[in-house]
Amino acid sequence: VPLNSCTTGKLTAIYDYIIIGSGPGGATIATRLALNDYKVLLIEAGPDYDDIITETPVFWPEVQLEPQITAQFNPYLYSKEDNRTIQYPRGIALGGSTLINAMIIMTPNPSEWDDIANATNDTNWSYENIKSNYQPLVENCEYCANNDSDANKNGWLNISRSTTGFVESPLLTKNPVLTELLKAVSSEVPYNPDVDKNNTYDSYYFTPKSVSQDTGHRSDTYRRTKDVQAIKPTKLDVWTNTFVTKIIIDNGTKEACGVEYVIGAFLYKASPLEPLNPVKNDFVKLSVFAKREIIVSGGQWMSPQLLQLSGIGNKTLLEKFNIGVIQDLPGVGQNQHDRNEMPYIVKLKVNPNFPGPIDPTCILGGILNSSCLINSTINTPEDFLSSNAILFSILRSAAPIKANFPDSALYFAPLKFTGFRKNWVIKAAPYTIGPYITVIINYARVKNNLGTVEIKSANPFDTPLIQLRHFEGPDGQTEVNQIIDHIRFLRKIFIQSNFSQYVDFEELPGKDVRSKKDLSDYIHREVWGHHACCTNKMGDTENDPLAVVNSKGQVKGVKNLRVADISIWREMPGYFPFLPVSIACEKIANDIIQLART
Ligand SMILES: Cc1cc2nc3c(=O)[nH]c(=O)nc-3n(C[C@H](O)[C@H](O)[C@H](O)COP(=O)(O)OP(=O)(O)OC[C@H]3O[C@@H](n4cnc5c(N)ncnc54)[C@H](O)[C@@H]3O)c2cc1C
Repeated sequence: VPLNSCTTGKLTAIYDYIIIGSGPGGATIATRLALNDYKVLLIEAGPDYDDIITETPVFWPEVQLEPQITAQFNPYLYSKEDNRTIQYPRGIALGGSTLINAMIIMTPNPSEWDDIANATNDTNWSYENIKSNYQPLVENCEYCANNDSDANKNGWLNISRSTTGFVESPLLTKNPVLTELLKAVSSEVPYNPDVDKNNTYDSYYFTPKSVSQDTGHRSDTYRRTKDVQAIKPTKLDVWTNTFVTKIIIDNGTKEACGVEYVIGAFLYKASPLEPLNPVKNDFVKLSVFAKREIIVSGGQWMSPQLLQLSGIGNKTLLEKFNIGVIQDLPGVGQNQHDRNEMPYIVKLKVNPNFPGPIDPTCILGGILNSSCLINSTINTPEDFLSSNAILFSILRSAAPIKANFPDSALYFAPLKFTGFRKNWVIKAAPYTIGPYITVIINYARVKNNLGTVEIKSANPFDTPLIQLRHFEGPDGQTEVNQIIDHIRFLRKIFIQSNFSQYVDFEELPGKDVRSKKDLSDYIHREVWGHHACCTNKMGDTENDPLAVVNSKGQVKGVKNLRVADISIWREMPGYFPFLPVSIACEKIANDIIQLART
């Protein structure tokens, strides 16, 4: 079959749908379509990797050292001219980034859904309507084999709370250091018993996490895919170690009908094992076709890259690399947002032993010794091994501007964690659980949308040029001021309360970093993010020239092609993306099924 012939290709097609990428975007859609008896091919660049370190929640820092499944990008923190880069991990494996993430789960705010509904004129996005998509995710497990089992109370995304895994065990509530810390916190903000039902006000809470209540293991789209394959073995094919290099689009009809791909492990340059890739200079391009649709779910950088390589994007950029233009869509790779995250770190005078009597070498760069391995095979949700090490969190709105809901989430962890950057796990290893507390300031409501993703060659295995451009745009100074406000708030809790008796010193920003200018410099130096998004913006494709997809994820000007992942968000979703992306993709799966039935 000629590679670009849709007419002949579709005659050979055995699949209804081809989905590229198996994170919360792609796997959610692939599994939903297979459960509805469509024949689905899910293609994933990374391997099928199942191991004790991906299964056991407390090993999440270790997972980011595993080169087989974690790609390391090097985006510019600001612009290319500024030249400062950061090492930025992404999952490249079956399960996407859900296989390596920190498992914090948060619902978006109701008004965020209403904003999408208003911007796209699609009332199915409104909070009232989208709510029904929470159900298959977190409540009724409609695909569970045994209808009587307790497991049916949980949907495919299993959620538990840090209360079960960490803080509320008797040992911890009796811990004097933690008790004093919670006292200092509760004098500032009230306790929120159910943050996923009500995240609209400043409060502290015990963090929900994507960990199964039944097994204490990580819950992710890896396991979701495996479960649905077991139930619908003839409906869901999964090809791992398979890299899609281009979407096949008929030039005349502008209809997407298949993909070109290369088989092989570690083909992409962001993979630390790419230098070992055996087919680098000698690969064979193959093609596979679908009768109905192609769905791109490669995440915030690889999705716009694949569109651009396939002739969809800014015409000038594509022509620079001699790529035939199928659809001039200047919004592809624009509108990039990322959170502004920042560490606040104190060293304590003593090791308060928050997690109880565990072997600290089990985590954070320590050796996975035999006692850890034995323990983690008999995990229970109460077990420390089922924890992501977050003690508790605060939702907070900073001065000077009070948003109508909190702008930031502050995560308290007994670690020395300076952010996802090169070697953080190794550098933190000597200070495993114990004498440090890090508060991760996650400034979530970032409005700055000046970041970009652009191919820098026509080679599909090259990483694109990524400029995050933190703090640029009209709200930049306000964002910095608000983070300063959060740092001063944390000083109140740690240094200006009775808790100060336990503090040895403030390591970051450091006690002498006090003036607005010094704090601002600190923020510009230490900022990082790990939720970059919004690079294929959803919108009113008729009237907004920068909208890439419509409210159903359909790409403007190309038939039978959708994007469904974190890249279609208009602004940063909620405080953490896994749950919002999955809910959104349950909705898009419904759109796809509805169209197929008409
Ligand atoms: C270290 C880390 C910690 C995080 N912690 C949290 C957290 O605690 N809570 C939370 O909610 N979120 C967290 N996140 C973010 C969250 O996991 C991601 O935002 C989310 O997974 C994005 O979903 P996605 O489907 O858009 O993309 P991804 O999950 O990135 O999946 C995309 C997949 O597509 C594949 N792919 C891409 N291009 C191709 C191609 N051409 N051919 C074949 N396959 C391709 C990739 O290999 C990848 O597996 C974290 C992320 C990281 C990296």
